[in-house]
Formats: sequence, C-alpha cells, structure tokens
Amino acid sequence: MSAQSVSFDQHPPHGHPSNTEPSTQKSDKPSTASHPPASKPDPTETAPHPKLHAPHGKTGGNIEDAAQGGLTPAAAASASEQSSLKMTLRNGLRQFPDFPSPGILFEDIMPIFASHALHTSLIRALELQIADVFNTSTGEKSDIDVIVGLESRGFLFGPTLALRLGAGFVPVRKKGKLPGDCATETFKKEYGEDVFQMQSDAIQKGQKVVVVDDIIATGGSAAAAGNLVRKLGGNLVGYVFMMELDFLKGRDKLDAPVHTLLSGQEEKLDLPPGQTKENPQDPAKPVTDAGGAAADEKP
Ligand SMILES: O=P(O)(O)OC[C@H]1O[C@H](OP(=O)(O)OP(=O)(O)O)[C@H](O)[C@@H]1O
Ligand SMILES: Nc1ncnc2[nH]cnc12
Repeated sequence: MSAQSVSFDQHPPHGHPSNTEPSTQKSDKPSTASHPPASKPDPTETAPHPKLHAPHGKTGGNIEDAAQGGLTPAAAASASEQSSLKMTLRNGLRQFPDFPSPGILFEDIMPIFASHALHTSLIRALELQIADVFNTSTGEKSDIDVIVGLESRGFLFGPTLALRLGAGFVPVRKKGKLPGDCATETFKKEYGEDVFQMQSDAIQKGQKVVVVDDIIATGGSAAAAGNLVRKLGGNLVGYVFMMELDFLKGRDKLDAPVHTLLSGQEEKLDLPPGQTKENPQDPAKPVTDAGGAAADEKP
C-alpha cells in the first residue's frame, strides 16, 4: 500500500541531489538548494479554508464543511486550533542550506525544543493529530500500545507523546547502541546510508504501534523502522511526522497510514544560515505565533 500525498510542489527543489534539471530560479547561491521562491505561496498555509483532519475512510474537509454538518463545534474548534499550531510550528523551524551535504536544505527543529511555548505547541499539535486520526480523545488513554521513536530526533518528543497517550515508548537506535538480541535493518536516507536496530523483546506480538519521527524525506529511515516493528510482531497502525518533504515521495515507501503536521519545503529567504525572514538578526529566536493553516495528509 502506498499513501497519497497532498503537496504544493511535486518537484524536488533545484539543487537537491535528486533533481538533475538546471535551476530556473534566480539565486546568487548556485551551490545551495534553491527551493521554490519565497514569493511562491505555500497553498497549505494560505488556503482560504484550512484543511481539517478526517477519520479513516472519510475525505478531508474544511471549516465551512464542518459548520455545514461535517463536524461538531468542538471538532471544528480543535481543527482551528490545530491550524494555528501548525503555522506556529512552521515558523519555529530554521533552515541551513547545504547541510550536511551540498544540495540539502536542512530543516532545523531544535528552536522548537529551545522554546517552552513552541515545545508545548508541538506536543499539543501531535496529540490533536493522533486523537483525530487514531480516534482517541486527548487526555484519555488511547488504544495505541507503543510509540516507536527513531534515533535521534524522534527521541525528542516520542517519550512525551507516549506519556500523554498512555502508551509505552520504544527506541529504534543506530546499530551498536542497544544491548542484547536485536533485529537489524540497513537503509538509505536523504543523505547517506545507515543501520537501525530494535531490541527483539521490545514489542509484544500484536501490540498496536505508531512510529514517530521529526522528518520524512526519502522515507528510508521510516520504512526500515516499520520493517523492524513487523519483524518483532508489532501491529504497525501508522506513522506520524512533524514534517514531510513531500517532493521526495518518502511516503510511497511506507505501507501504513502516514500523518504529518507540515508538508512541503520552501526556502524561507536568501539569508545567512540559521537566519529567517522573521528573525533576520537573531537566528536563535523563532517566531512563536503566526496563526493560519498548514498541512495534513491522509493515506
Ligand atoms: O526519510 P529519510 O531520507 O530516511 O530521512 C529522514 C531521517 O533523517 C533524519 O535523521 P538522521 O539520520 O539525520 O539522524 P538524527 O535524527 O540522529 O539527526 C531525520 O531525523 C529522519 O530520521
Ligand atoms: N532536509 C532535511 N532536513 C532535516 N532533516 C532531514 N532528514 C532528512 N532530510 C532532512
């Protein structure tokens, strides 16, 4: 099974290693990933009606649909909160062109964790997302048994999310870090190759598992993690990511439903690394609230 992506740009950014076409964009930084121009709006954030989540089997809608009979007022309110959280989170990301290798536009999520407000927004957004797509209620125990987080950035929020959902947390680690009998998967990712492991007894047969990570790029890491969960006998019910680089079509490698808070990648501005148009002088200080909508995708 492959999941369908809603994206604002089907093409890899010019300069990305997977795009061999010459850039048609004006840039004085030819060696960097010259992404869709900042002047090109991201429809996921500027659409007149923010997208709402829909339970499995239903199509997505918008706030107007909700008012016209799709959703309860409470559901519409939480969809509106989610839209605002997503915009806040996107503005909290920093970008570093050509890191860790030429052509990669690196999305730095660390400012989100450095800010109590943004960190809180992230956990809330993930909780809402999971409550919506896995039919749980925030604050109550979900029927998800285990959150699996991928080393390293999946460790930043996976355990917190597991606590909120009343689930366990199990790590997928890079090879050689876990003691005892382990299952192993080798994979390719956006910038290189790696090997993941899980402890063989970490998941009980049939447990409902959600794999979480910060970013899905080529999908290599997530696919390897999903394979490990299944090798251990887990019931992989889905993937949740903070962000999806949709032009890399990573979700096509995954055979469980994929849910993301943010989709697409647009170079913010031609500023020095780490600086954003919102904070040209102070790269360490992200914008904390901007309101508006971002993206969610259904398989
Ligand atoms: O979809 P893919 O192309 O596989 O890329 C996504 C993976 O790349 C990053 O991890 P990285 O391996 O850089 O490790 P880190 O989290 O330890 O920085 C990111 O956190 C994802 O796990
Ligand atoms: N472009 C990117 N930015 C941050 N993390 C990544 N992991 C894979 N690709 C990435």
